[in-house]
Amino acid sequence: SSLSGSSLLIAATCICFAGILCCCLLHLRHLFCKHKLPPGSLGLPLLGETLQFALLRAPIGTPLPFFSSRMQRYGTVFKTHLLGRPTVVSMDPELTKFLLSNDGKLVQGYYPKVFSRILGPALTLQGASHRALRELANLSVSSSAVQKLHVETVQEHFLTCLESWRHQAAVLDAQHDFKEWVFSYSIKLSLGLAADDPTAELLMRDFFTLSSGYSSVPINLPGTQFNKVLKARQRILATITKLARLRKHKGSKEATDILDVVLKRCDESGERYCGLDVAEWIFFFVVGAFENTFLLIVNVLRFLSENAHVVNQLKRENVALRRTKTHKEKLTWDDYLQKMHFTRSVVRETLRLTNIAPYLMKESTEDILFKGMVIPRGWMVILNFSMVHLSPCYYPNPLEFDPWRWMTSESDKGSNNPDFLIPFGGGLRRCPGSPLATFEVSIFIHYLVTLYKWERVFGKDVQRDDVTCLSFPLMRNGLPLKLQPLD
Ligand code: HEM
Repeated sequence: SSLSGSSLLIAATCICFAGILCCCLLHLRHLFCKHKLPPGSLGLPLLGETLQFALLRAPIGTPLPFFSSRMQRYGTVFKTHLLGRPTVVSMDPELTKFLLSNDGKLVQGYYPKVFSRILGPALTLQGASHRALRELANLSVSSSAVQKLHVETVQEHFLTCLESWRHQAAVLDAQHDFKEWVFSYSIKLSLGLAADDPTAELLMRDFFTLSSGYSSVPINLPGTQFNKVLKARQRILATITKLARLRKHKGSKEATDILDVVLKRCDESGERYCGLDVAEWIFFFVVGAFENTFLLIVNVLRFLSENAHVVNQLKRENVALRRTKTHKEKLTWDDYLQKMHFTRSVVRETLRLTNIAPYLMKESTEDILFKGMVIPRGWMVILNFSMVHLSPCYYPNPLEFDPWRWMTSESDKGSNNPDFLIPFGGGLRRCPGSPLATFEVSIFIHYLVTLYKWERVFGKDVQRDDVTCLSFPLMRNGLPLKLQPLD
């Protein structure tokens, strides 16, 4: 046992030594260069500062301490070492926008192994296949596609969902319901399945298993969380492949969902488009359309439940709009653009404060120079939007939920400049689904405030809905609401 003890000691010393050597080499390359690495610390050998990144918590809608403490110490650009990689973090809007607009030239997407194993090949598309992704998105979720395909169906969907609350218990968990509602719309727009279709229910179960696994340890052994997630992914792909074969067999004249759009572009085998299986394309769109929109709706309601004056203003806008319609008449695209300014400002303000995607991970493909500093080629680059969104330099009283800050006209941007609001990323990979997401959530708000009065129910314990750099902005104990229909 003393032999194995000393071998362990030797191994640990070697690992430490290798780590220290790596750190020295990382620095040495830039010691003689006139541009210096950004300030900051690479932390412990090998581990870097990953533990602080993964564990430091803060309530939703406040700056994450990992970033805010380093911003105070080093400024808006700093170096660190995360998830096994030397890293530069940018909280500087100028640098972040510059790098986003040079995606594919100076930086490229970087995803931890867990993400790429779960989300599959569509996550890292380049060149022609990435252009194909953008084209599919353009046909199915862009602003013109929303006008053509989603104006009526989104309203029918959320009306049916909200009507179902009339027959519910006095107190219900809205977070749970929203997840199912947003998922069922994304499965409808991708695969044309109705919410009560048994296949949609099977897919929902597997997609929910998947979404609980993004922070799992990537060890694929029987019984591990990661193993369950990968199995769910395989079942989902098999189900979508089966649905695609059935659809091909039936044929369809006009494209009404993303499956039709993809099938029309498939190669002769009929199973692949631009190098990817039909199922992988659809899978990626369901995830994109569902996860983030769900988080947005939950957080809209969380903020509304704490800000009665905002709900009152929403009521004024939406009840007035409803009065211009006959019973059950749907809103039009023009109503959305011209008569729902405040509602859209509530969505925008929630996107600013909640930071659903607080940062993006990229990898530098060249040495990048910025204000006398260098981001070396091959480093991970974290583009942090949340620190910009929550900074008093760009937003007065940044921690206040204040949708009125967006009510100024475009020519009078004032100090709440929308140019600094980048919740959907930017450049080549800017989220193509943003028109659909903002439309869905605005429509949901319209029907919610015209149909119900509600109150959030707090349990006995004081709830703190904290998040870390690696977790989603969700309520730990759900979002219990006491409802009262308005008519
Ligand atoms: C609140 C809702 C949403 C947020 C905050 C959001 C955020 C983002 C962000 C930040 C990116 C950029 C990723 C990068 O640069 O690597 C992205 C990409 C993407 N999003 Fe969204 N998203 C939302 C809703 C949607 C919806 C409804 C869809 C519909 C299908 C969608 C589909 C996609 C796709 C396909 C990409 C990949 C784009 C590419 O690689 O070119 N997203 N999203």
